[in-house]
Amino acid sequence: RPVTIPIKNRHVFITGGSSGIGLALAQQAASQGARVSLLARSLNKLQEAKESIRRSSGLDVAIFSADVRDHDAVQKAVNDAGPIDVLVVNQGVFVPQELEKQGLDEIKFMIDVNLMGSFNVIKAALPLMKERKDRLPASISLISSQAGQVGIYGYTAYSASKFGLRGLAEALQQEVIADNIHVSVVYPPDTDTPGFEKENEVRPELTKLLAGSSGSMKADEVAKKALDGIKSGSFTVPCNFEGHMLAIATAGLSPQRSFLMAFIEVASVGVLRLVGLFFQWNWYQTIENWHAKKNRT
Ligand SMILES: NC(=O)C1=CN([C@@H]2O[C@H](COP(=O)(O)OP(=O)(O)OC[C@H]3O[C@@H](n4cnc5c(N)ncnc54)[C@H](OP(=O)(O)O)[C@@H]3O)[C@@H](O)[C@H]2O)C=CC1
Ligand SMILES: CCCCCCCCCCCCCCCC(=O)[C@@H](N)CO
Repeated sequence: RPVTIPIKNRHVFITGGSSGIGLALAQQAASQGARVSLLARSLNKLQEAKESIRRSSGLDVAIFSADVRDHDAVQKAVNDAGPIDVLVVNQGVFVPQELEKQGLDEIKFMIDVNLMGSFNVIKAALPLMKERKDRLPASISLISSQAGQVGIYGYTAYSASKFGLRGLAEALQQEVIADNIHVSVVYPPDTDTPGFEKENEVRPELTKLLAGSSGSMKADEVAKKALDGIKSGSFTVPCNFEGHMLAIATAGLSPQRSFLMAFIEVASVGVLRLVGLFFQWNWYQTIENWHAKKNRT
């Protein structure tokens, strides 16, 4: 059934809120009247984020410095921040590299921050969310990636960490629906953020080529799509046209509140599997051509 998650005068807690998509989300939520808290590691970046939100919207946000890999630090930050109505688990790290070349420490780093870190944040926030006084619908939202819907060259650990969020979200939604808590998973394409700039310096060419199939978006555009999806309680939140196709092609048994969308999914899943096969056919052609070119040089 459809639901609306109000954010005006409610507490929106965003991890990774000092940069990129998280910062854009914070700005938009604050300008829509939410009380915003940001959690990240670097206090400097948090203070800069706080200043930039104050400059752009004159609004004050709370900042909490903690590493999501440290459950106790996260628990302390969440307790200091107070009961949360809309939790946005956004933090993420991404170091693209072929598995053969990638160090196990880097693989563990991505799983620890993107997946285990998300468990730490949700575990810390859930008890107080269940006790919230206003009994209005609440939300736990995870920022995944289109690489969390389809594996992409160079993203073995990253995709694994983001695919894990989907299993977490589907199971969690069944566990918290009785508390009027609604789960959303947001799937952005490449997004113009400081993290992405850093990634582009080390990204394998094939990763760039294949991920490029879905184009790229600005952080503000992704944040708007994400916030709209979160407020409408959508379980799956695609961010662009390719993302809508991808969401239907990978719908599996994910929940669907909208009867219209359910109808569209049922009617189009067949042809979208065909489109997906064409994308894969094209991608493997690209991989083959890339190796052939490399062997010639
Ligand atoms: N940019 C892109 O192309 C895409 C990004 N995404 C996803 O969107 C999310 C945000 O990405 P983006 O905005 O690009 O990232 P940025 O690198 O720009 O920002 C990452 C944020 O997460 C925080 N963070 C990183 N590690 C930790 C940690 N261990 N504990 C607490 N906070 C942490 C950072 O602050 P600090 O370093 O100070 O801790 C920063 O605030 C990620 O989950 C990413 O996977 C999905 C698809 C595309
Ligand atoms: C059925 C039809 C299919 C439609 C087309 C599918 C195209 C998918 C391309 C995957 C793009 C992956 C982007 C990863 C962004 C990211 O997360 C990194 N920048 C690190 O954050």
